[in-house]
Amino acid sequence: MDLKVLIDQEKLKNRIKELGAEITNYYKEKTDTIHAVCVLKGAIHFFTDLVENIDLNVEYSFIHVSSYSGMESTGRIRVKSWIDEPIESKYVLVVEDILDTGQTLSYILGYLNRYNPKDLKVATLLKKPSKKPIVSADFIGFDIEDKFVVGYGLDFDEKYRNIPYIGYME
Ligand SMILES: O=P(O)(O)OC[C@H]1O[C@H](OP(=O)(O)OP(=O)(O)O)[C@H](O)[C@@H]1O
Ligand code: HPA
Ligand SMILES: [Mg+2]
Repeated sequence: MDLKVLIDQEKLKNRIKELGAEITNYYKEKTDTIHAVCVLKGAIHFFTDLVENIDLNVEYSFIHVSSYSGMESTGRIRVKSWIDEPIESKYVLVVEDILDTGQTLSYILGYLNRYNPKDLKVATLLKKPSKKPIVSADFIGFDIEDKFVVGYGLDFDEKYRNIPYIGYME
C-alpha cells in the first residue's frame, strides 16, 4: 500500500520541542514534578520524544487500551493494562497519539478522575477537528484533516507503527 507523507520527521521534531516548552511553562509555577501517562500502543513514539522536551521531573505510567479494528472505532474500549501507581494529588498529563472520535480519551479521563489527581491534562500529537471529538485536549501538536493516518506509533491493523513520519493511505 502506498503511503503519502502528511507530517515529516522535521516537522514532528520541531513541533514536539515547542509542545514540550508549552507544557513546561504551564506547570513550572505549579509543581516541579508531573506524572505522565502514556496511552499504548500508539503514543509510544510521541511519549518518549515529548518527555525529553519537558524541563521538569517526569514520572511515567503506561496504560494499554484498544478499540480500533481497521479504520473504524468499535466503540468498545478494551483495557489491556492500567496504571500501577497512585496518582492521587498528582499533576497528571495523559499523552495520546490521536484524538479522533474522542471515545478512548473520554473513557480514560473518566476513570483517572476517580483517583482524584490534583490536576488532569491531556497532550495529543494529532487531532481531527472535523470529527468533533467528544472530549478536548489541552496541548495539541497538529490539527489534521479527516484522513486515516499511520506511522510514528499509529497503526492500521498493527502495521506501519515503525514508520518515522505521519503518513496516510490512499
Ligand atoms: O478518539 P478515538 O476515536 O477513540 O481514537 C483514538 C484512539 O484510537 C487509537 O488506539 P487503538 O484502539 O487503535 O489502539 P492502539 O493505540 O494500540 O493502536 C489511538 O491510538 C487512540 O488511542
Ligand atoms: O487516523 C487514525 N490512524 C490510526 N489510528 C487511529 N485511531 C484513531 N484514528 C486513527
Ligand atoms: Mg491502533
